[in-house]
Amino acid sequence: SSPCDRPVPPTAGLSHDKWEIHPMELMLMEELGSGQFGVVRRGKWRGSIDTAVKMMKEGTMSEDDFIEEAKVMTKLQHPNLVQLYGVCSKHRPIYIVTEYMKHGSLLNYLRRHETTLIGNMGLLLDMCIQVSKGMAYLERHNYIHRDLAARNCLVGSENVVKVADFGLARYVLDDQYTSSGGTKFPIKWAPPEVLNYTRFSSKSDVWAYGVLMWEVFTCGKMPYGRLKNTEVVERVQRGIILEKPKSCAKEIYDVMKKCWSHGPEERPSFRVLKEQLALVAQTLT
Ligand SMILES: CS(=O)(=O)c1ccc(C(=O)Nc2cccc(-c3cn4ccnc4c(Nc4ccc(C(=O)N5CCOCC5)cc4)n3)c2)cc1
Repeated sequence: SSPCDRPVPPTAGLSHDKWEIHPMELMLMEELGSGQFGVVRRGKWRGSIDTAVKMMKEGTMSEDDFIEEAKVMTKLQHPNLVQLYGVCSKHRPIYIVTEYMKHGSLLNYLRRHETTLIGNMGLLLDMCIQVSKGMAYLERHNYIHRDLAARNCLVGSENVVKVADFGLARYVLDDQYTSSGGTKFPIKWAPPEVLNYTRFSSKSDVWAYGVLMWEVFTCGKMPYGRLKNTEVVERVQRGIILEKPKSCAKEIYDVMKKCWSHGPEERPSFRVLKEQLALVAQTLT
């Protein structure tokens, strides 16, 4: 009998978890890059949707916990967040499928386009404002990023900038990355309370956001240059902060400095930051 005259059971489609993507619906394409977590490839989902597919090398993340969290992450939707479309978790390695951003990471984009970007304060400020919008959305949803930095933001067409990999750090198994004493821990983006007590909050994301602003206005320089992690920890605990980037207006550096207030409660929220930067943008451009 043809399907149309068979009654559709009410549970149709519900059993198949909507955050679960069927590998048959994914066509994998060129490699975009790789890291200790595995390989990232471009993909086409259901024939037409451009995606990035992170193929997580086994042993790099606590997969079951992540798959559980993926249900929540797929619900976080904002124009300045890289959308998680779903996961392929019925095979190993698991695939994390997100929207595709064609210009890659913000850090590489800044470094690749330094000559045209360095004098364009309006564009650099707009990139920072876009990130603050994505982060204000996460803050509103009590969602902490834990690894905000220019390397974890992505650039799409028309200079769209989106925050990626929010919350992913919780599932990384490599304790060189997760413990503040580890060689891969993002020390240069961490505030005193994270260095001393690993106390993450939206206000520790705000500190990291200040460092991201410094990365943007230096077009991708490494914060604190070649200083060793131990030297950076010592400076941060003594209240020594990053110097003002040359091509950065005083008003913009004033905002960065507020993000680097020693006490988390002295730092502005992303909601306030977003508004302050919009005001600075009006006066500067
Ligand atoms: C710290 S951790 O949790 O272990 C962790 C570590 C790494 C990652 C991660 O996703 N890394 C990672 C590595 C490579 C590519 C990605 C990556 C992730 N994406 C998500 C959405 N879009 C992308 C994308 N797009 C790219 C990347 C590169 C190019 C490119 O080849 N270009 C050259 C020509 O000019 C244009 C740009 C183009 C698009 N690249 C992500 C995520 C989490």
